[in-house]
Amino acid sequence: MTREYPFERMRNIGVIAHIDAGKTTTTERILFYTGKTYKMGSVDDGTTVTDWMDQERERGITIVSAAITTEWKDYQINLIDTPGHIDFTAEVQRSLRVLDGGVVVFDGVQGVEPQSETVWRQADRYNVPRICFVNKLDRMGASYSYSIQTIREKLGANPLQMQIQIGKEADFKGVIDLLNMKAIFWKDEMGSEPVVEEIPADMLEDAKEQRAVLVERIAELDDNLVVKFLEGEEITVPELKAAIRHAVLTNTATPVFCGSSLKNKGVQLLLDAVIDYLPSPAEVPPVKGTDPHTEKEIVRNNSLDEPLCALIFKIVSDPYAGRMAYFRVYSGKLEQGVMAYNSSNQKKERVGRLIRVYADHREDLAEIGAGDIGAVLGLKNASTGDTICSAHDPIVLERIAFPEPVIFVAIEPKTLADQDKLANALQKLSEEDPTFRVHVDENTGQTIISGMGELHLEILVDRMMREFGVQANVGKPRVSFRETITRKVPKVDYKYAKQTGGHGQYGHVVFSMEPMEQGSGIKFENKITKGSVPTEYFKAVETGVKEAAEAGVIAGYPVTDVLVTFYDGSYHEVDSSEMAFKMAATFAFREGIEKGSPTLLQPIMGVEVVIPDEYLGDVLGQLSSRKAEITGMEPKPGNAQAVHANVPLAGMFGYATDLRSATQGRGVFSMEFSHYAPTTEEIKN
Ligand SMILES: Nc1nc2c(ncn2[C@@H]2O[C@H](COP(=O)(O)OP(=O)(O)OP(=O)(O)O)[C@@H](O)[C@H]2O)c(=O)[nH]1
Repeated sequence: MTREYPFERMRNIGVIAHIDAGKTTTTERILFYTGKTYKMGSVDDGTTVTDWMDQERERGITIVSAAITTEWKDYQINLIDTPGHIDFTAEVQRSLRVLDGGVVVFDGVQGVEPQSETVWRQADRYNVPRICFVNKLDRMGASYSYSIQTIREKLGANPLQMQIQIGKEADFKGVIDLLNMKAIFWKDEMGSEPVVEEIPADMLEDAKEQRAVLVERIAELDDNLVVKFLEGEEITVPELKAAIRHAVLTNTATPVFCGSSLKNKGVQLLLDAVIDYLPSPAEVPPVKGTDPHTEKEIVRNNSLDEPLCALIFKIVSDPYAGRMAYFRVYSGKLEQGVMAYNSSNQKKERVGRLIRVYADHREDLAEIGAGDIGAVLGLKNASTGDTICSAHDPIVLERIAFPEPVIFVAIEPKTLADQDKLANALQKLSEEDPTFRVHVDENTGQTIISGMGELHLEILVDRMMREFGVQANVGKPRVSFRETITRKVPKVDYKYAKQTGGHGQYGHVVFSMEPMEQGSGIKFENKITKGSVPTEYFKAVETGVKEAAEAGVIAGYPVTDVLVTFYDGSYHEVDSSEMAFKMAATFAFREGIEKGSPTLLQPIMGVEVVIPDEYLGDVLGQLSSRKAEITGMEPKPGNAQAVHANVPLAGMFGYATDLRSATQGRGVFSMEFSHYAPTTEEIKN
């Protein structure tokens, strides 16, 4: 049954982590204990609730963030599941944008892993307050204290050790709660209630010492407490909790808890910590946006009395419900049936059904108010990142920035019927996922889809075939190169003049072109001397440049990082036209690129490979044959080594398989886009 919770009893949280740290299992346990799933899901059996897509079940990875509402001790928790695979960092980012707090899960054997660092940095960027959970303490080699050390050293965070683990590895039984000085045991692995007991005598001394350290570190976070501490006064548990809460909200310290989600240990205490330390929507700063008309900044408070402002953070094509847009309301309320204004595309649309998604059912609501998260059916034109607001008080929230795709494949429908299905599938999938792009190659007429990595495209193709029933031939994945110039061309002078009986065609432009910093794209500046070309042709010149930049002169890849300055030209009273100026600009641009010593740029990936020592030689050999530049190595627990390298993306194709066979499946790697670099390599793409 729906219940209205006041702001202070709401939490919008996400479980964020490196792949395989146990996000899905932890999420499942949270849903189990909060009473919304009746049967405990298991990743290994493929029966989890959040991983509802077939591919996710089969591959055991979480691709789509689903927002699920649940309750714990009279609090409403909106749980937003975030993916951990690097190919899907855009998903992580968009989730972080709408969360008020995060539970960061670490694998207790590995501690902080490379992608935990990536996710952590992203959470820093969005100022997401967080608490940590060191999972998998039942595993061989797992260590709560080692993991805390890596949180301090690798993430530069200020971790607070809140517990002591009781028993190690297979013998892990429970924890000591250092704030309350109690031992908490889980007597079985079946999800039973925790049992609170006195601290075992042989651990009492250690617990006292650790508590003293914890209290001192908490006191240091708060001016009043530090005085009390120095004067030797007792600091109460509520005072300590308040100080931790404040530290979490200001990101000055992070409490770290531990357990084993798989063995059902520690999760209830983690849920208590979510309530104790993570913010309610009322405690996060008001959202900022701009007035679409005046471009002035607008601040909206988290209040039902302010005008509506909501952000669409996810579009899902649900096989039953159709197009579902997940949104977060920042102010006011979204009501069923009203006309809402999408300030991002300036369209008005009727709000269809409003839905709250629970683990095992969905519920229709009449309205969803500030601070809350829900889904809406029936918004046909909305896409991820759009702002929904009141037409009388429009506001546009900052768009979610997504990285450029680095890899592409050609896809060809098998029959004419498949062609239509493919078009439909491509449209739906690109609406759901802004890092997935589609275009038609002008030269070959092929449909090209691009994305963030091999796995990303593989999963998309898989979905096209399964969910949309498309039969298609898929080419080999290829790297998305870019082209740029390496030196300045002070003058490119191009006159487009044709005499074809009757009216002629005349357009004349003079440009200078120069290389720009990486990531600048194509910049067009108009510094034309007054009168040499009339203003009515300016737009055509700019369009000509932008269109010409879509395909470079070396191999037809998009041109980037070039500044084009339009500073002279001439026109003809009768013969000039927009068309002629556009043509002149196109030819001038291409000539400029040719004169500017063009070069290809290839995506370089930052790669980390972790392997047992004995495979180091083989793995280094494999990397060097893939043209890797080794940037560092560091020892890892359990006689392992982490190798850091920069590797051209082209060299990383099929790496997962090679690594697996070289290390008998014991090596793991992760990679993320680092930068583009010039390449002289012939494209064997
Ligand atoms: N031993 C042990 N294994 C665990 C624990 N938690 C999760 N696992 C296992 O670790 C693997 C990965 O767990 P998931 O929950 O799928 O991890 P995830 O981080 O959600 O991974 P993705 O969904 O793929 O991003 C599965 O085989 C789990 O059974 C734990 O506490 N102890």
